[in-house]
Amino acid sequence: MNMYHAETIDVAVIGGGHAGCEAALAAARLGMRTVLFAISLDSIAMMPCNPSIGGSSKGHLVREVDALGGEMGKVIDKTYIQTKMLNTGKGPAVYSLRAQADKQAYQSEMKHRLENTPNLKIKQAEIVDIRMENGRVSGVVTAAGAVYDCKAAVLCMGTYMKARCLTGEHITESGPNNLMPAMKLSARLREMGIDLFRFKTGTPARMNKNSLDLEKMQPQYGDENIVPFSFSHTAEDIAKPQVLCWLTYTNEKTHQIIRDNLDRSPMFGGVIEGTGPRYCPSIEDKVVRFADKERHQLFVEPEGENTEEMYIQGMSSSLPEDVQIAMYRTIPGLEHCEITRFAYAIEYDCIDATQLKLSLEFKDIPGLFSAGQFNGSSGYEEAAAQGLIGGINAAHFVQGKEPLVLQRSDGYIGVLIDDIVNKGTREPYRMMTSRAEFRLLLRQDNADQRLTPIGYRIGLISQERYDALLEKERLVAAEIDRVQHVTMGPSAPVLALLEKYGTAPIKNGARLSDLLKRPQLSYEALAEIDPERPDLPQDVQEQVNIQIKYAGYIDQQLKQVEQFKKLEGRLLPMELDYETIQGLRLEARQKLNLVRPENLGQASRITGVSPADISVLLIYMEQMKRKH
Ligand SMILES: Cc1cc2nc3c(=O)[nH]c(=O)nc-3n(C[C@H](O)[C@H](O)[C@H](O)COP(=O)(O)OP(=O)(O)OC[C@H]3O[C@@H](n4cnc5c(N)ncnc54)[C@H](O)[C@@H]3O)c2cc1C
Ligand SMILES: NC(=O)c1ccc[n+]([C@@H]2O[C@H](COP(=O)([O-])OP(=O)(O)OC[C@H]3O[C@@H](n4cnc5c(N)ncnc54)[C@H](O)[C@@H]3O)[C@@H](O)[C@H]2O)c1
Repeated sequence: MNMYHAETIDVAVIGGGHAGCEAALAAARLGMRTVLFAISLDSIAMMPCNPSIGGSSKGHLVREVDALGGEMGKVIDKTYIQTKMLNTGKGPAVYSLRAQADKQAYQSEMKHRLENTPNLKIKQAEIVDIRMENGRVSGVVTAAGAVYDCKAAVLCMGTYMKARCLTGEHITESGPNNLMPAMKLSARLREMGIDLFRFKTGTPARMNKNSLDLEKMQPQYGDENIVPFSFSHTAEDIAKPQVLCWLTYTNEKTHQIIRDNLDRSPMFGGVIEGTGPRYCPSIEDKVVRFADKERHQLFVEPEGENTEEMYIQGMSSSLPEDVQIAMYRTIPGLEHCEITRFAYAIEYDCIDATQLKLSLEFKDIPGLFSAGQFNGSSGYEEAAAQGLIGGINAAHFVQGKEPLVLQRSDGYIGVLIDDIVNKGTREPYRMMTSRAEFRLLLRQDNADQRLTPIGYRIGLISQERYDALLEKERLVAAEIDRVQHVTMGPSAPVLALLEKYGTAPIKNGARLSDLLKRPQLSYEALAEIDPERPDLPQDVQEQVNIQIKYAGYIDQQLKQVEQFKKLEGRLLPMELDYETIQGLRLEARQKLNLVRPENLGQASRITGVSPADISVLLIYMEQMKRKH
């Protein structure tokens, strides 16, 4: 192969999926000469599965990406076709925003933004080699022989590495959506000492809407009160008419067809080697694992405004085409469905993220970063979150700056990276609110207050946006102060309001803030007895309500965070050999040497390291401090 020198750049981003897009934008915006490579530019920001962004806990990730200066939230605000706040029957910690996307519009909007970003170029090319010089990354090479010298690279290859797609007995070497896979880079990564293994995932069929009987399904409406993903948008900025989704169910006939054909499913016939996601199982998995369930719900969702293709959420499969036709046609509304794209499973090479530091840099390969589904995660939002951090830290590496590491108490992004780096994952990792121990603080509504100051400090948030946040915080503080100082007497309108909301009358005066804490009342409900109330934006009112109502829980959790930070502040030297520390159990020594945690908090979360081992480490560190 003839090689030629194409260009000298700072950061190479390999992959144009949700991780690659955020990584490339962040690096370029931080002043790095950046090139994003994708085997096909048509894969940029592609959603190979669900045409939606957000959802439970994933909505938190999108808002955090936005708060730090990422792009996903802005792009979905522009291209959504239905939006909904999920879980509003529960507490605000688990409210999660979810938006149906116009898939193609999302891709072209993101691609257009990449094209117009200074310092950033996008190139259609397969990367087959990573060059090293003096023990650090020095370049990347395309299949056609173009050499790009670079100082750092971010791996964002998603599900394309040695990818195989399976529909029953029909198996093709292909990336998602019949795009070309990356067949060469895996071998080079192994040569560099990187361990790879196989994961799998799947997607349901798409069908032509004209062949569906929508009358037989229940319509699902979007919210009237729209909440944007991006903190830089207001509801008015993004308001538009919304499309309908539809709800239907599988039944015993569907399940019987699946059971009768399990031996033809590669997932069950042993043809697939990879491990699949436990939390988004295929329909075969659901029918086997939840055998007593009589039906499973399916959302029928449009793929966009300019297409009749519909996505059948909840019914991913790797069964053969003839079985798919029979099984989908048992479902009310789908009896005459015309499948445009059959369901398939895909398996691919990925890494165990314990090979990475919390900055997402490989522990033993300076300048090489890794983000997205290639790190063993699943989900567009998980990918975007890691991409953003990988891109920021690749830029910081080139600039000789400290890496940005978010802690578990800073956000779901911190939880996600800490989980995969410390514990690794034996199945595609999916974010869930239950994984965040400080979730009362890490709400989707306050992601800007938690992370925008960090985005501003590192240079991804403009002065204007930062000033707007400071103004919002000032208004919230002033209003909380006012509400705490307004006293209500037992006047007729006050008593009438309390009765209307089914809460006990007051005998003497009560502070407005105390009334607000009652479960039946809210800041909004108290408006009619609060004539002095200033006219405040919706997001300010929401903060006043939450911060007063849940003040007790929030204070308690802040104390837990203080404790947590003490352990996180105790740094462990990377070169420490745990074999030499007396008193550590064998398993702890092995795991600590493998993970090489950066601090005591991180050490305490490694599976196989017990509280007793942490005490041993604490004593050891005290002894070391006294010696020096
Ligand atoms: C069939 C299927 C079903 C899925 N189901 C869902 C779902 O329902 N919801 C969900 O959130 N997630 C789902 N996922 C996962 C989701 O697609 C990923 O989590 C997300 O897209 C990962 O983003 P990424 O940026 O890490 O990688 P990807 O989106 O996979 O992007 C990888 C990029 O890397 C490029 N690339 C790869 N190798 C090279 C190379 N050597 N040189 C140059 N470029 C290269 C590709 O061209 C592509 O641009 C599914 C994935 C698939 C394939
Ligand atoms: N391996 C993978 O990479 C892979 C594969 C499949 C799914 N996933 C992940 O799973 C997620 C999808 O999984 P999910 O099935 O839990 O769905 P989801 O998170 O999008 O939705 C969960 C809940 O949201 C509500 N909902 C969903 N769609 C709705 C609609 N159209 N209208 C009204 N309410 C709706 C319902 O209550 C539903 O049960 C994706 O976001 C993705 O991250 C990953």
